[in-house]
Amino acid sequence: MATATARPVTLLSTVLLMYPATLLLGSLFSAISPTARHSRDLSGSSPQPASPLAPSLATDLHLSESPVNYFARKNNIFNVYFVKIGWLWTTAAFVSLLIFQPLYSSSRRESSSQQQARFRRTLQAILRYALATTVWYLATQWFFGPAIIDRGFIATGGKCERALEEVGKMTAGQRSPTGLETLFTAATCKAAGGAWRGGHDISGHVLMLVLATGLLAFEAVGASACAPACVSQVGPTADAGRERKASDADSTPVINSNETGGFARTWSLRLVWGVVCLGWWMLFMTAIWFHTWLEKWSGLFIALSAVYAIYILPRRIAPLKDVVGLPGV
Ligand SMILES: CCCCCCCC/C=C\CCCCCCCC(=O)SCCNC(=O)CCNC(=O)[C@H](O)C(C)(C)COP(=O)(O)O
Ligand SMILES: Nc1ncnc2c1ncn2[C@@H]1O[C@H](COP(=O)(O)O)[C@@H](OP(=O)(O)O)[C@H]1O
Repeated sequence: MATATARPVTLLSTVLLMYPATLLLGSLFSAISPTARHSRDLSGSSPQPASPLAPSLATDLHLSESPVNYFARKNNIFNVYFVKIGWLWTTAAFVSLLIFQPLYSSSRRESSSQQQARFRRTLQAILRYALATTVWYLATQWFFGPAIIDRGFIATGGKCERALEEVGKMTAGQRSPTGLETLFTAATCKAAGGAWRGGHDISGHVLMLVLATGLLAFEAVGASACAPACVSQVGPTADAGRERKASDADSTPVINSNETGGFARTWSLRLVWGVVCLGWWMLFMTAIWFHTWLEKWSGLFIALSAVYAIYILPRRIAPLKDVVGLPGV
């Protein structure tokens, strides 16, 4: 457990550099790959790799038609069933840590002070998750109306092209079936058949993938660092003397439950690292095929700031650490 506290802040901050490195690598790949260059030559119905100077949004591209690369399609299976419901996967993986990792899961053989410490640790982990969830929610889903990303887009001059038609119809005295207010988010604009164009469209994919993988990686590393100590604490060694005096019949279920616990522990970590790896891969794909540089970097900036505030800042600021805690401590 001391490992996690002693882990140097600079090392952790350096690890976070892998995110900008991924975006750089993706943009570099899109610039030099012949496939990506070929797709740039096609217009309208093809994927357009991210370009530093591209003025239009990836959202305007119809990537499912004549795709050059499977991952350049918006309807690729990983985008539809993984990223588009990415926070659900993140939540499932996080909850599996809470349920199956010895750092959090309760044990019958604990003193009340140990139980209190475990309870506090679990609450702090939930608080860290809730903070990350709040950032994701406010940025991508709802911020007292349209999400921050949508508000930012409109504030920088973006609009739903269909919205202009609606205004035209209304000034011409026609009744409009679509409420104007429904055209002020990217989702409703696209659903109404409009084009979300013109402003700075922070990449929701980059924002969510960086935030989710950062959250899960920090939590998993913390839980793993504690695992051996926690297992021996709650396992047979903790009260070894008392346990070994028990009959064979009594000890068998303990061994079985330890085996089951070990299996669940391993698979919860595999789920978490699976989500992290797929999340990283999809981030890389977004970096290659979608958005302008600036839109990717602004998504990265928001997510990295949140990860830094939740996982690194508390290592420097003791009162903050008392509130949100550190994974594995
Ligand atoms: C032992 C029990 C512990 C329980 C811990 C509970 C902690 C409680 C704390 C807070 C409560 C918050 C509850 C939130 C629950 C969240 C559950 C879900 O995740 S449901 C939402 C599923 N939806 C998604 O995952 C959507 C993800 N997608 C997007 O955000 C966007 O599609 C995009 C940003 C990726 C792209 O945007 P687009 O415009 O291009 O589509
Ligand atoms: N890695 C990826 N794979 C597939 N589609 C992606 C993607 N990254 C971004 N996109 C798509 O590009 C658009 C802009 O993404 P975002 O703003 O969230 O970064 C979204 O289109 P749609 O909104 O039409 O689905 C999204 O689905």
